Amino acid sequence: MNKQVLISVSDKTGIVDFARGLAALNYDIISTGGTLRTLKEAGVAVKAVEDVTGFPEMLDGRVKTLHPIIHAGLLAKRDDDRHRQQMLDKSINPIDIVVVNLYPFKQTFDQSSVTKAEVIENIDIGGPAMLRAAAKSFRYVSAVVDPDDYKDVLQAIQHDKLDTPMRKQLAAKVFRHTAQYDTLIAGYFTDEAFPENFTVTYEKVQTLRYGENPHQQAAFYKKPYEQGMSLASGRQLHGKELSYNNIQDANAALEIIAEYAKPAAVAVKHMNPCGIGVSEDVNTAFSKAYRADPVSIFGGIVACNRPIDVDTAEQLSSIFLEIIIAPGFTDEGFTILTKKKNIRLLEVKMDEAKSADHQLTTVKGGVLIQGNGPKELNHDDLIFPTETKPTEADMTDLWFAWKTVKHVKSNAIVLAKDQETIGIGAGQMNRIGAAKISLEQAGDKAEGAVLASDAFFPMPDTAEEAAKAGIKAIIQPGGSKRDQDSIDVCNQYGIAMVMTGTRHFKH
Ligand SMILES: NC(=O)c1ncn([C@@H]2O[C@H](COP(=O)(O)O)[C@@H](O)[C@H]2O)c1NC=O
Repeated sequence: MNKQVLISVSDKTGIVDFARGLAALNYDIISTGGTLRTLKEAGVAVKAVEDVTGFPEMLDGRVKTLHPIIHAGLLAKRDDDRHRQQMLDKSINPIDIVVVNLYPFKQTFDQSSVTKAEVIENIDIGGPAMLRAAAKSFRYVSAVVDPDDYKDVLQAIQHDKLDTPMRKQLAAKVFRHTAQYDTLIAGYFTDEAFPENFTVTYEKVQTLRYGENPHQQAAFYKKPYEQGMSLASGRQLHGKELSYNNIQDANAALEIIAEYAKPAAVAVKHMNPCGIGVSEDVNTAFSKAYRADPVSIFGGIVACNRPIDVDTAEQLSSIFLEIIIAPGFTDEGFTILTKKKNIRLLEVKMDEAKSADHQLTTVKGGVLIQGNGPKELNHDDLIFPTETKPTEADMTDLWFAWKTVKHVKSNAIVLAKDQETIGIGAGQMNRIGAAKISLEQAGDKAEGAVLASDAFFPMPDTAEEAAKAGIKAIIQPGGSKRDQDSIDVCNQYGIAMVMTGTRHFKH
């Protein structure tokens, strides 16, 4: 008796050639409605599932292959006498290969004009049941879920290499696939932020040469069907492969640049911004970001939220950068930058929408999960506790500094003037330390600048240092028991203070 293959696929890519190959290797093909038609039209000899089961497809395709004759054919242990006898008693033939890919649930769900009923109908039941049965029976049955495997499977059969280890690999792929499929369905059924168990699913983009350090292995994964403003959905146009650290830094640059609607440029080093500029055009924005810290930008990453024009490309090409990220490059700009062999150019669609992703941090034996963040603040959320109030121009810089300080590692202080960072104190174990670093970096430029702090002032010392340097306005969350001490200092020196009521720790 010939071996049997059951083929039931939604994505019909490559299926005709695969089926022809299997037929040529003397496999009898059984198939479901649409797949059967495709194969018949291509002249492949094929039998309908209902001719095997004696039971028609019913309920609009909700029941096609869910039948004991199919599932016994997949689940019987071929080396078990009792199983063999039961199969003989019921005249059931074993199925040797299952080729199934599932209803396109996520693709249907992502369509803009789709009804809830259509989404539900695209939850595949019979397909996963067959795949899982075949995968459980990997000692006897091959479960093929990925069209990319058709060629290898055919070759393996031809060379008598479709053995248990290979079937086990195919089975593992099946269980990963059905787990991902169910995770996406569960995500559709509830938007509960913290369910009783938290299942995530990602798809591999690439294996990386190494992780944060050369002795660490690493890979980059993306959300299935990712289309937002992210590295995963961006395109690398030029340069060497991204490293683990490149991806982390580039992602930090993207998170920051998403804050600004006007033309902006951000330079990032070790996941902290070292210079940010906002202006009327990208070229001036980059000049500001560069001037903010011409030392730290060396070997850094630059992201701009406007296409890179020729002038900006000239400026960028005069310094050593690892990566430039932008929504596009003009032809001339691209020509200039690609003269540098090693620079990586990434094209990423820019939008201001903040991602709703959870943030996951592994801890020993578990994971911490948090939502992505507070509401956008507006003027009505602010408190102005000092005698001096900020001017409109001060407010522009205060907002700029506030948006920036959110992305600096805590304890963080940012000084800004004319929408340009002039001093950034990052990752210090005490707030006054971060303030001193930022003020030292700003030097004389601190006179007339604004200061943002990611968390409240536990003491008046930061306000005192700011006053000494000539800072004219401060934005900070407020909420310290000793807020009044800092307010008193500001009143003494005519500094305007703004309280946001929102803290922005970033550890
Ligand atoms: N209900 C069933 O018994 C069943 N058996 C197989 N399917 C799916 O039907 C699809 C193929 O359908 P067709 O050959 O009619 O185009 C495959 O994605 C397969 O996973 C089923 N459909 C959904 O559950």
